[in-house]
Amino acid sequence: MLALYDLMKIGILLTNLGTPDAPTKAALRRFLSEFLSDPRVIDPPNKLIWWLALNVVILNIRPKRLAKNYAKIWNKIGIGSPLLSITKLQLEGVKKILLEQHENLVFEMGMRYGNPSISSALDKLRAKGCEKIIVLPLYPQYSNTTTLSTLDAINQTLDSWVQKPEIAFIEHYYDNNGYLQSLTNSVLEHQTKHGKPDKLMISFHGIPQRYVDNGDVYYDHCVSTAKLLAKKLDLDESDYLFSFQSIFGREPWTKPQTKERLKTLAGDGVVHIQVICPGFLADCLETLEEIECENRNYFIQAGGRQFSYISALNDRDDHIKMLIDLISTHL
Ligand SMILES: C=CC1=C(C)c2cc3[nH]c(cc4nc(cc5[nH]c(cc1n2)c(C)c5CCC(=O)O)C(CCC(=O)O)=C4C)c(C)c3C=C
Ligand SMILES: [Fe+2]
Ligand SMILES: [Fe+2]
Repeated sequence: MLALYDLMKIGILLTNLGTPDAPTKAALRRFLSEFLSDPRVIDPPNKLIWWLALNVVILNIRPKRLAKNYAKIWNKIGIGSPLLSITKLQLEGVKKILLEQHENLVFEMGMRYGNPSISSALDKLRAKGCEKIIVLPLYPQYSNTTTLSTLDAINQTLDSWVQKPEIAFIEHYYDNNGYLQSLTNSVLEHQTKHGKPDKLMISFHGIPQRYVDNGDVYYDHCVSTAKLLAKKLDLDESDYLFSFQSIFGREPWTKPQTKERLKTLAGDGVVHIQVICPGFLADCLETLEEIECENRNYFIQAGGRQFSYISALNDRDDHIKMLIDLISTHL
C-alpha cells in the first residue's frame, strides 16, 4: 500500500551561503552589500555607524581586493564559482539516488546571498506543487549567523504565501556519524598519498566572540566536531590543533586563530602540517584561497616545510550518502 508521503510532492532544498556572480568589483559590491547588511551576520552596537562604515568605506575598498582573490579560484573546480559548482554536483548526486527510491521528490538549491536565491528556489518548488519542503543547510555546525539566517530567508519568503507548505528544517549535524566518517575517510585517503603530518590542524570559520557570549552554540559545535573527528582518527590531544579562520573586522573573534598559529608552529618544531576545514562542505574562497594559498605562505615563510590542505567533502560518494541519510530521516 502507498503511504501518504509517497503520493504527496516533497521538495528537497539544499542551501549554502552564496557567492558573487562573477569575480568582478561590481559583482562583489552587490554580493557583499547583501551579505554584510544581514543583521544575523553583522549585529552592530550602532546601526547608523555600521551603515556608514559599510557604504562609505567597506564597499568602496573590499570589492577590488576581493575580486583578485576570487579570480584566483574562479573555474578551479567546475565552471565559475567553486562553491556554486560543487553545490550543483551535491544536488545532482543526492537527486540521482533519491529519485530512484521516491519519484515524488523535487530538488532545488538556494543561496542565502546572491544567486540562485533561496526565494527563487522556494518559488520553483511551489510551482511544482510541493506540499512539504525539507531544507538542508550545508552547515553541519549551527550558528545564528548562518543557519538561523537561512531560516529567516525561508520565513521571509513564506510570509507572502497564502498556502504554506510543511517545512522540515535540518538545524545541525556536527556529531552525525556519517559526516564524521566521511571526514575520517578523507583524512586517511589524504595521508596515504601525503604521509602523516606532525600535526593535523582542524580549522573552522570564526564568528565574533560576542555572539558566542550571547549564546550562539557554534563554538561548542565546532569543539565537539573536532574532538569526535580526533577520536575517530585515534589522535592524541598533542596530534591535532583546533582553530578559527576567516576573521573579519576589528572586534575579537573566536580563538585561537588559524593564521596566527601557522606563523608560530615552525618555531616549535612543527614543520609538516595538514589542514582540514570540516565546517565547509564545499570548497570555496575561504579554503582554496585563504587556506591553500594565503595560510600556506604564512607557514612556509615562518620555516614550515610541508603544508597540505585536505579538500572539503564536496561530492565524495560517502558525503552524498550521508546527506541522503539525513534527508531520509525527514521523509
Ligand atoms: C562579517 C561577518 C561574517 C561572519 C559572522 C561569517 C560567518 C560564516 N561564514 C561562513 C561561510 C563562508 N563565508 C564566506 C565568505 C565570507 N564570509 C564573510 C564574513 C562573515 N562570515 C565575508 C565578508 C566573506 C566574503 C569574503 C571576504 O570578504 O573575505 C564563504 C565563501 C563564499 C565563496 O564565494 O566562496 C563561506 C562558505 C560560515 C560557515 C560562517 C559561520 C559559521
Ligand atoms: Fe563567512
Ligand atoms: Fe577569507
